[in-house]
Amino acid sequence: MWGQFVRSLSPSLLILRRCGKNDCFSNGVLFSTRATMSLEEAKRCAAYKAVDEYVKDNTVVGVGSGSTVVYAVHRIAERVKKEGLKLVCIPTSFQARQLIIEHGLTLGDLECNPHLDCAIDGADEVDARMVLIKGGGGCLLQEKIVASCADRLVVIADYTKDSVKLGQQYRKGIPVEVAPMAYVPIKNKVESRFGGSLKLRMAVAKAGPVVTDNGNFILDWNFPDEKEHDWDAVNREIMMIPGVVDTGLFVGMASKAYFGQKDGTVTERSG
Ligand SMILES: O=C[C@H](O)[C@H](O)[C@H](O)COP(=O)(O)O
Repeated sequence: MWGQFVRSLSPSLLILRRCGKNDCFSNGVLFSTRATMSLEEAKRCAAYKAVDEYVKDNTVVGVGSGSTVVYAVHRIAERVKKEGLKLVCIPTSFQARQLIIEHGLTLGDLECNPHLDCAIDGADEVDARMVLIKGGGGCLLQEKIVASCADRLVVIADYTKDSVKLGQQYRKGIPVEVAPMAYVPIKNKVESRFGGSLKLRMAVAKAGPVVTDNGNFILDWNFPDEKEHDWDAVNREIMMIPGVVDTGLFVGMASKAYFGQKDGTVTERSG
């Protein structure tokens, strides 16, 4: 009877049975190092701290995208339940919308809530001047729109995102969201103006390119990192190219960043 039951389990569940106390199983992938656990713990600590500092009763909160934001939504939901906070949550992606709904939070939109008290979001990298690279998970346009409507953008991240210079740790480049028909001319124009190379981001579980929540493509710009860049000027110039929808460069937007550390502490930076 037991043998029949075990044989009926999926292979992934059988792997789960073999996981040790320091292992973690996510989306069919087994992570079994202490390092992975401490990275997740670092994300959680940063997210909890940001929510506890910035989420107040009767406010409108922007909910960012990515793996770190999942912890922020858990904490928001916990506080709503315990403290009876009245919040409206504005999503920045399909993922964020689902998280808000799954946690029973009040879902809003910019049509009804054009002004936000704060937006809490992750980042792929944060430099010493609080310039961010975002869009590693394909979400950047809605994140930038929502952040631009908020009194403050609060970044939550683990220690691997904390850099002096962009490109120091995040090696996948700066995402640029583009209208599909224009991806080749945009690639050529950015390469000849700024150097480096732009690569069309390809999907993993689908043939062809990644298509964003807004129906666009993403070019990842592997920029030349030997020179100093004026990111504000670079961003403005790229934005002027017809067909560019937005970039993953967030300049002068974030007012606070929380970085979870390996030891469970959280460091802060203000913009
Ligand atoms: O496209 C994704 C978003 O910009 C994320 O906020 C960013 O990639 C950071 O995500 P994570 O918290 O998973 O590192």
